[in-house]
Amino acid sequence: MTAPPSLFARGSARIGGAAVFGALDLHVEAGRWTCLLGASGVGKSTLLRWLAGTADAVTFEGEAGADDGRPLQGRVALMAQTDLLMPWLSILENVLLGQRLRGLAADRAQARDILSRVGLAGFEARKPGALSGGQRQRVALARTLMEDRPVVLLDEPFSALDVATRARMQDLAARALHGRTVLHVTHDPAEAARLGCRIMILSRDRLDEVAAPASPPPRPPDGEDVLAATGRLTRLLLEAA
Ligand SMILES: Nc1ncnc2c1ncn2[C@@H]1O[C@H](COP(=O)(O)OP(=O)(O)OP(=O)(O)O)[C@@H](O)[C@H]1O
Repeated sequence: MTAPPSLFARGSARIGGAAVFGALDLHVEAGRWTCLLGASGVGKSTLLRWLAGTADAVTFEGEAGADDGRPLQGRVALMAQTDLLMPWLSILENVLLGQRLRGLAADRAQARDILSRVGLAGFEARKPGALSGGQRQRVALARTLMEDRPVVLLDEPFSALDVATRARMQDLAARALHGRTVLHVTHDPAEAARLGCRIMILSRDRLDEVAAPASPPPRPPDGEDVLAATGRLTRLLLEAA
């Protein structure tokens, strides 16, 4: 894996003439996990899509990319809010899709291993339509991990999971993506408190950084610092609403 770069996004976004966000100035540290919270509709997914280069319908004024000056294309994996699984492919083939599209040899053993780590051993031959929402989300996570990119953008990656599975997947992702540049959109203050080295809140006219717990992620969900940060974030989100 090449060295993970830091990221920046400076500017504003409009969709069909309506402002999404204005005068944003975001810096994402290299090799660390940054969580981004904020009210529904404030533009978090739009921001991820700007960085990933996949926001067709959006007009951006400004610049977004990597601070090392090289294009992000080919170095970034985006796990979108919808799972984007191909319904006609098996789960295993969905996880291998990125390698196939790039003309690489499909590493079936690695795909099976990742599927087993997300708790889906035995599901490889099924089609996405035969899975629950939470299972589909874990396939999308497996596909994202399989991409093995230095920059990873996660859009509410654990939102469909039950509490225990969510905690396990948070631990798995934190370990698998350790040392990469991660920007993770979430609505869950407890999740940000467990995982974020840095935590930010996006609102209509500003981006605020909130102190993250000092202990290394993934932090225990009942750690004192995690509980205090969860409370602090919840209060700030209530005040921002
Ligand atoms: N294709 C589109 N056409 C028109 N408006 C859009 C389109 N996509 C997004 N928007 C609008 O852009 C704004 C930002 O959307 P975005 O999905 O980035 O928000 P978000 O903060 O990620 O929200 P959520 O937390 O609900 O996922 C919203 O007001 C949304 O209605």
